[in-house]
Amino acid sequence: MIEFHHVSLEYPITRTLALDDLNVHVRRGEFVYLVGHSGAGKSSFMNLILKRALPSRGEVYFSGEPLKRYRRARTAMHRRRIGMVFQDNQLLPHLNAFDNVTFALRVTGVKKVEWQERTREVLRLVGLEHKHGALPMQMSQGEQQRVAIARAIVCEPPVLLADEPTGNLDPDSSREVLRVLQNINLRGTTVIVATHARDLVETYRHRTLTLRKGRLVRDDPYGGYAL
Ligand SMILES: Nc1ncnc2c1ncn2[C@@H]1O[C@H](COP(=O)(O)OP(=O)(O)OP(=O)(O)O)[C@@H](O)[C@H]1O
Repeated sequence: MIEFHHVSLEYPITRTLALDDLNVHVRRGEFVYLVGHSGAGKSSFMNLILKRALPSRGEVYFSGEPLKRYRRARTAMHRRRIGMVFQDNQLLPHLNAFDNVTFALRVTGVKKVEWQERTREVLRLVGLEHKHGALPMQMSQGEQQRVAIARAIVCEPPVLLADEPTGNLDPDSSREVLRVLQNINLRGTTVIVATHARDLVETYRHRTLTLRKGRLVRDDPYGGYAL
């Protein structure tokens, strides 16, 4: 589904080599961790998938097609088809859980009954059906993060990228978020999680890519934190 072929990324102004000759193939339906110290290149990896950055060398393919061929409208469509979850959940503070999730759907032209039903379904999937009327400030950090995940998957993206999704969470909430991401993966979504959370990577084992100074130093199909 996503293929990096000899990909390097050098940021032009600072001339930082963020990624160095990366060769990776993430297949449809995989669950993959991306681990590495701060500055190893994890966010750069995500940015290349979203075509927020272009490789300085090499090629990124999505479903077999080079991303560089996408023109502007196609790039916008591509980004809409990729769900994103960040460390900071970025919920709208004045909207309740239900409305935070529907916000993205309402502008897509989907019929009202359908977006209501889809929103209920994804809130059920993240275990927060009962919190549909709560504002972000009335929920725990972990619950807010699960609403953010619901929002990211409500348009049924084939790929979900999560950048440090448990960075602000206690161990119990982190495990809950990981379980939710795994359930989403079991429904067929390809999931890529950038994380420092060693205990989670070691507990819930999945293929793990380890980056060090922009190079892929390990690709372990059975997981395990190698730093
Ligand atoms: N927009 C940018 N311009 C210049 N250099 C950048 C830019 N973004 C990142 N870098 C540099 O590229 C390298 C990789 O950064 P990146 O953010 O991809 O790492 P990371 O593994 O996600 O780090 P963290 O875990 O701290 O988020 C770092 O040396 C960083 O300083």
